[in-house]
Amino acid sequence: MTDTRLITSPVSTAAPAALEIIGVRKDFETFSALRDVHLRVNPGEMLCFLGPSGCGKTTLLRIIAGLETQTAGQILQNGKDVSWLSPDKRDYGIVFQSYALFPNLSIAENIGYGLVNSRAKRGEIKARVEELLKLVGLPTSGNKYPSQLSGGQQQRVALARALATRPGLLLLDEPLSALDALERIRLRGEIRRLQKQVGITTIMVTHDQEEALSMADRIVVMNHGVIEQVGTPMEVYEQPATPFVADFVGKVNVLRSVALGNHRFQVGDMELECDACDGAFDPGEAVNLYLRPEDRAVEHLRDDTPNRLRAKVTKVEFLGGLCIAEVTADALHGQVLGLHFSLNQLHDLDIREGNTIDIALRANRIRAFSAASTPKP
Ligand SMILES: Nc1ncnc2c1ncn2[C@@H]1O[C@H](COP(=O)(O)OP(=O)(O)OP(=O)(O)O)[C@@H](O)[C@H]1O
Repeated sequence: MTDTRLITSPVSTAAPAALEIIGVRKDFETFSALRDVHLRVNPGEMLCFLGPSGCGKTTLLRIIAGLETQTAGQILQNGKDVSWLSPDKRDYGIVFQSYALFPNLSIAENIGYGLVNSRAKRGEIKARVEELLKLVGLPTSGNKYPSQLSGGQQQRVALARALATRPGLLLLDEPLSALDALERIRLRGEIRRLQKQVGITTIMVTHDQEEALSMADRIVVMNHGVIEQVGTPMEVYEQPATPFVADFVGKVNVLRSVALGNHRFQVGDMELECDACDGAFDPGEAVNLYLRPEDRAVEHLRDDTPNRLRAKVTKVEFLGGLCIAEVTADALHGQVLGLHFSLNQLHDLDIREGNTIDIALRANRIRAFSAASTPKP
């Protein structure tokens, strides 16, 4: 198979990159936290570094900020080499997970802090702080203190403070993870709206795939110190470049199979067709087939519909409007599939434990990866 590790969505190389990361490596003594990372960030885009704990996303963000020094490689901002500049000489604003506001300063003073340091005039600072308070939806909170605000409000203030000096780059290090679920959802919408309104190039670190899918223009999926894929949320979800990406972003079923050639795979007693697979598997090769829970058809099935099977429902998990049914079929030799059904479909098709249903696995949605490339759990 071709090496899919560095598959990226096409980006224009005509416009200068807002940020370019070239061959960055980071070693902590004998441990390599980042290995040969290359990335171009386009002006005005929102990029999310997504990956499991320890994959190196925070280290990469800290290197961009100058809070950590790379072992090798370069960082260019708007074409200028900033690799060895101290943090205060770089052009960015940053928001951390913990709000990190000065408790003894008012909200207005917190927001204006960087402007005071830059020796802006008092009138200018006042006007800018008022503008930012409005921008983050806290127009009347300037005289309050951090302890009088909720976590979400404090994070809005941290955001306003990061934007105060009109930096060229906004860095967000897990800015939502200290908030409760509702506030997280509210604030992620607000950050995205604000980012678009200001038009600032933004990089956000998160381990939450839903956050990345809902907020990013492009997602950088990282694992063990390398970039596995860069793409739009839709690309990363629908065309995962590696088994890790398929597994980490969204839910997925994995069926063990043997390649038969010509886009066909033997799973138990069934031959599955897989239109989207590139066919570069040797017949007899062990291949894992990846199928999202929604990639099943239940209506308009004909005798010649590919990948059609009769399955037994072994479990139904009621989750509200969208439910998960676990099904298995003798033909699949006991391999279990978790499939999404709407609540209405559960009722209409009488999908409940012990019943059998006719389904088809969507041939154009199955992804195939050599079993040899699948990460061990
Ligand atoms: N100062 C350090 N000294 C030694 N090892 C470090 C140091 N900082 C980070 N690491 C290691 O580098 C790896 C990457 O860490 P990093 O914090 O970048 O991961 P992450 O993807 O941001 O994970 P998390 O979401 O848990 O913060 C981890 O294995 C971590 O233990």
